[in-house]
Amino acid sequence: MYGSITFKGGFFLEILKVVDLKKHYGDVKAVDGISFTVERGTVFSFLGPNGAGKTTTVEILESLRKKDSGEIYYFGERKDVLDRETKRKIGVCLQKSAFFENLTVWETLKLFRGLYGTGLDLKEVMGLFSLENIEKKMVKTLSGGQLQRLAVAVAFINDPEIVFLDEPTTGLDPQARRQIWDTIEHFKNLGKTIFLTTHYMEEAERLSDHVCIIDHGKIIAEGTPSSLISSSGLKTVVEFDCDQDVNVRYLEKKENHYVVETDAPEELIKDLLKNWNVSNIVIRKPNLEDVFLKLTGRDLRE
Ligand SMILES: Nc1ncnc2c1ncn2[C@@H]1O[C@H](COP(=O)(O)OP(=O)(O)OP(=O)(O)O)[C@@H](O)[C@H]1O
Repeated sequence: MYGSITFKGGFFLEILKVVDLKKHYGDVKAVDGISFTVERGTVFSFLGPNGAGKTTTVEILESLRKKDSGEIYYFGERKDVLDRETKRKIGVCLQKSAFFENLTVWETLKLFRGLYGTGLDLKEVMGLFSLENIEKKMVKTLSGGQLQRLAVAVAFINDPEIVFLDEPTTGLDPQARRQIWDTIEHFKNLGKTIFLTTHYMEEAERLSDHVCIIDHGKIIAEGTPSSLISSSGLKTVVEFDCDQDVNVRYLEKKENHYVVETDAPEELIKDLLKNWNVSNIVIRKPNLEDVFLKLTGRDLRE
């Protein structure tokens, strides 16, 4: 047991605590000494570009990979490797799920629920994940969005305390993505804890209570989305297109598209219009993507 456990109504508030976790592959420091705490009833997100170390971390926490060093605590007890009892309290949706292709959606959920021997009501789960209309469809005939909804539903089927969702909406269309977001929010409102990894800034910003921005195996910033934005010092962001080499300090320039931070947007725009051939000017509030750009000089999607 560790020292600083907080109780509220008999529950551990700290569902998961990680101390100085490391995993190297040869010279690649995939996870390079990260520490964090996940609180009950929150959405905790790992936001970072491809190769940042998100999946490696999550798979260590799920006992699917071995760590090199560090400490892992679940529900206040050291659990570097998960035992059966702790596994029952955890739900997992991996980046790529493998199901039996010839089973139907209903049969698949029934199978997983049966493996646990307990869990959520199947009909309720069908409703929550909008699977009712496809319950008789075989897994091999499902679209990407339907398969992903099934994978997320399976992660919740044992009624776990904490659910790991590794990039659950990658490759989905906006409607399918929003459906998954709604379900995540539903479970959070029921007091469940969600550990989300994503490289979608909008997803992290909308869903998360706490975000860790991770890059090259290290946490480079963490906090609520709004505290990350306010502590970044970013005031206003102006985006525009211009084929010329504009003499301005930018957060990002991709082809002819500029992203610029400023605390004097009016003057900046006046200057742009007067001196440069700019178009498609957008003024907006800063977001987590801008914070990442400012911290690393790179794009989350790179
Ligand atoms: N089994 C492995 N063997 C060698 N290197 C690995 C292995 N798994 C991951 N890596 C490397 O470790 C680093 C972190 O990878 P990881 O998959 O954890 O990142 P990620 O943030 O989840 O990326 P993505 O968003 O693409 O899934 C990368 O440089 C990756 O190439």
